[in-house]
Amino acid sequence: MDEYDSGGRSADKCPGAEDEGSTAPLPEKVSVGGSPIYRIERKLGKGGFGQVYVGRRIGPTSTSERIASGAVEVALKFEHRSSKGCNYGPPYEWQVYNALGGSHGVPRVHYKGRQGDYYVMVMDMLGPSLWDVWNNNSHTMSIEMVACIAIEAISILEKMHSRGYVHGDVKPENFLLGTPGTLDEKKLFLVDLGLATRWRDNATGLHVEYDQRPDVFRGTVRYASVHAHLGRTGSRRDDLESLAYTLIFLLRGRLPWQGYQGENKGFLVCKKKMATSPETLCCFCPQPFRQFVEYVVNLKFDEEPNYAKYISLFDGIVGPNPDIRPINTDGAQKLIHQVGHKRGRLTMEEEDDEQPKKKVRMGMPATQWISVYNARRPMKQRYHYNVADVRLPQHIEKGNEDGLFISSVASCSNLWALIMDAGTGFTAQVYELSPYFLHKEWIMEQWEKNYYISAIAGANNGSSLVVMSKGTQYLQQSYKVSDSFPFKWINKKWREGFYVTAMATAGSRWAIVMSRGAGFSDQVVELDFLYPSEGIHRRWDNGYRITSTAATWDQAAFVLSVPRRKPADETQETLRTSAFPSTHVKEKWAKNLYIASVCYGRTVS
Ligand SMILES: Nc1ncnc2c1ncn2[C@@H]1O[C@H](COP(=O)(O)OP(=O)(O)OP(=O)(O)O)[C@@H](O)[C@H]1O
Repeated sequence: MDEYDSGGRSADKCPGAEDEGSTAPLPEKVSVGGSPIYRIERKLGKGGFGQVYVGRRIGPTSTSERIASGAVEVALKFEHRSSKGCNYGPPYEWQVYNALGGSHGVPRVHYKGRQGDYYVMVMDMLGPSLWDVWNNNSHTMSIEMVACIAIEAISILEKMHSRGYVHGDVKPENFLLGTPGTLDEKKLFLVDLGLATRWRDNATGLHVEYDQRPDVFRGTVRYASVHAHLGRTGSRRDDLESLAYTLIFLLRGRLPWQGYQGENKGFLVCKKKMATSPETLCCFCPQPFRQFVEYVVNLKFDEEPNYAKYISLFDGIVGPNPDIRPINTDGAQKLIHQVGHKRGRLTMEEEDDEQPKKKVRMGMPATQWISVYNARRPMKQRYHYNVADVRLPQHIEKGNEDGLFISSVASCSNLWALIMDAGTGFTAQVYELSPYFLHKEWIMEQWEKNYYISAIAGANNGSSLVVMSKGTQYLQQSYKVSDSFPFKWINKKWREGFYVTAMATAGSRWAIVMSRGAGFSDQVVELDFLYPSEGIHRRWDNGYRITSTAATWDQAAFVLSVPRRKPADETQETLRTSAFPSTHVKEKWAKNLYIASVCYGRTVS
């Protein structure tokens, strides 16, 4: 991986080594926040943050105990005070339990407090997790059992969502049954609220804003939603997608993306999820599971899931008598009842919201031209496509003679596309076609002469076309070539005042050019396996416009920026076409829309 800079370094500060989670011994006895004294017994489980033990009450009894939990056995969740989750005081999870504890499907927390080096939460003791049940039953689970889990889990998520939270880590290990031998043994609970976030702002009641940070991943790779892999802000749809994967896992014993290893695992898993159609994923599962997957993977960021409808999908599997079901479905019954009630009072008009929706994930990749057009004052623009290496000079020379400079370049099947126009503001331009991606020495030489990279493209055969210009507004420039989309580097450069000003791909490699003085006040990246129209529309609404595009065989990246100086006409349009959009371009010109960026790559559409 190469990274080069046109000069002027900024210090790369590395934070000191992470604090290793301390191995301080647990206390033998615990009493926190006015709780009775508990003796610590066997371990129940260990997660990423905490450790959970059985606590046995050994008295003395206090009044508060009688009010809260009279239980002899409780679950004690310990988190060391130096652990990651406790940087700012008590674990974040405590807050979430304050809001959700004891509501449908969430265990009750009776006491919490610090003892010595540990934060301790005293909660209802529960039984085995769904993973345990599956594991102890020869890696199988009956269809009826999984359907009941589906029904009840959807109702638990509905309740959690109705309180403004998304769970953020839905998986078999986080669903627990009640303690065996008690009344709760068939009851389902969802634990581990450490990754929960709000989808609805508490103060305003509005849905949180959409964002994408491709370097941020929270959750569990196997069950995470594709959106979570891509670093999008969590919303209700993500819990449901993870639930769908959880159900299919319990039913089939395996998910198609298991088994990837190594540094690139998250990317490969995400790609496989994206490419697996609901039919393929559910080929051995009864129909309702496939329908559920189809609904949830097509949910929009802020769309309200139709929980009652999803629950009713499983009606046919579970049988009419709730009393003899392997899992208690009381919560779901209540939900259906409420919705039925509400419906009864409404007109029939919303009865069928089954509008044929455009499916966003079909697992059908297509190689396409993606072209972006901006409104501009009338100007001369010219395009050339299917240009072989040897013919490049003649087109460029002719353009220069006519007062045009290259504004963008792209490549398809080792042939070049070239956009030249009179609107670049450049005063001089040089270019080089090289067999390298990218040719460092030549670029450095031009930097010395105050040329800056203004456009780049890479071909599948690894060659590149780099265009460098004078008269740009750039003050300093830096580029990086990388085997995967280098979001971390971009992020670091953003903090140093650089913005992405050009991008290209060659095969699966990326080259990103970032500049100081780019004239932007903000910038974001939309990265996806398909044309990310939802994200782009949200960004457009917030004043961002696409300023760079590039795509590999399986991913498309769009850089969107807010210009410091607003253009008079902010119109921007995009097109995806299988052939170079020659006739479309002319139609756009007639409307004073000019190509601002173009790339060719495979995206799922
Ligand atoms: N109330 C409980 N009763 C019984 N067992 C529990 C209880 N809470 C947690 N456990 C067990 O402890 C394990 C870890 O708990 P939890 O998921 O809350 O911890 P975590 O450290 O936040 O885990 P993660 O790695 O999933 O973030 C659970 O998978 C479960 O087996």
